[in-house]
Amino acid sequence: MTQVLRLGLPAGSLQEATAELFRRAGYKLSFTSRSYYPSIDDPEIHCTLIRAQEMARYVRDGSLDCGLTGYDWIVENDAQDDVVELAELVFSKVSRRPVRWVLAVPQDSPIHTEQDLQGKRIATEVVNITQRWLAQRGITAQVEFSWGATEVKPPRLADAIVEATETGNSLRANNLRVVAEILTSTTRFIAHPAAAADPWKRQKMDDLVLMLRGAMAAEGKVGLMMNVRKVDVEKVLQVLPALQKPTISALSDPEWVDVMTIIDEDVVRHLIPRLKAAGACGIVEYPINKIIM
Ligand SMILES: Nc1ncnc2c1ncn2[C@@H]1O[C@H](COP(=O)(O)OP(=O)(O)OP(=O)(O)O)[C@@H](O)[C@H]1O
Ligand SMILES: O=P(O)(O)OC[C@H]1O[C@H](OP(=O)(O)OP(=O)(O)O)[C@H](O)[C@@H]1O
Ligand SMILES: [Mg+2]
Repeated sequence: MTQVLRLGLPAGSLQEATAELFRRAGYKLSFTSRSYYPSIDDPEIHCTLIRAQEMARYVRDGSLDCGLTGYDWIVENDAQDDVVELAELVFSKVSRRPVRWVLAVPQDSPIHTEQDLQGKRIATEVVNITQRWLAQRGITAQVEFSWGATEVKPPRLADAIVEATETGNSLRANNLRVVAEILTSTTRFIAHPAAAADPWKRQKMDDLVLMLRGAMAAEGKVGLMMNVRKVDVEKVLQVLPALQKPTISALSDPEWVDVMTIIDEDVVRHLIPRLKAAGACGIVEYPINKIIM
């Protein structure tokens, strides 16, 4: 009997970025409209699209072996102790930065400090996180669940909001000012404890995580290779960024070597002219798909 790993993929803000990451990790993932079962070119993985808010719940009860979701929703569902976190993957909807949940108010609001929230109305999708945060500070306020589009609520429908921000565009567009940061969140790969303890499922998940991490590590990196006369090797190595350990291989001509290294793509245009001036020739820049440490 073929074994199957039941994997939950996050619908919503993380969906596109997750799909793109899987593709770069070497998995062909495709969504068909209205279907919540994306197809993947691995018969041993069965994917289900689930809202990020509910992922921890279905991984916790074992309906899914594993899934990707935000740390925020793991905390909001109080599931930290019931699921096994196999990886932190730092990506959000549009960037490679964490999401910040902030408490925000209109620019001209009288609320300036945490204590000013006493007795106020706060709208948010993360009611539990907000209530816990207020309780830790001894503040009593009315926390109301918001179904979304939370930024429009102040000042008429709420005094303050607790909302996710990534680029800050939504806060700016709605003239909101940040009073406090409540939580930072990144994407996590979580598993049900029984799945994490099952040797076949664990291996399958570890392999998946390895490839996802490898694809993320390669982002923004390129490979460089070049021919260098032995007498120029020291000069060329001095141009390459510190912390790099370039590979130096022999060529058929004993006076020359081949130097290979991986560098940040954004320094390439600065480095290549200097490498050439230091004596490198036949310089080739190539894309990198994965880096496995
Ligand atoms: N720019 C972002 N905005 C909101 N959530 C983000 C963003 N980037 C990453 N996330 C993460 O995505 C998850 C929220 O996705 P989810 O599908 O639950 O809601 P949503 O994106 O708000 O859906 P909807 O499209 O219905 O508003 C959270 O874990 C959050 O941390
Ligand atoms: O700081 P930014 O880059 O602007 O991103 C944050 C915004 O993106 C999300 O909204 P979403 O698209 O999920 O819409 P929603 O309000 O319906 O949840 C989130 O809820 C914020 O509103
Ligand atoms: Mg949203």
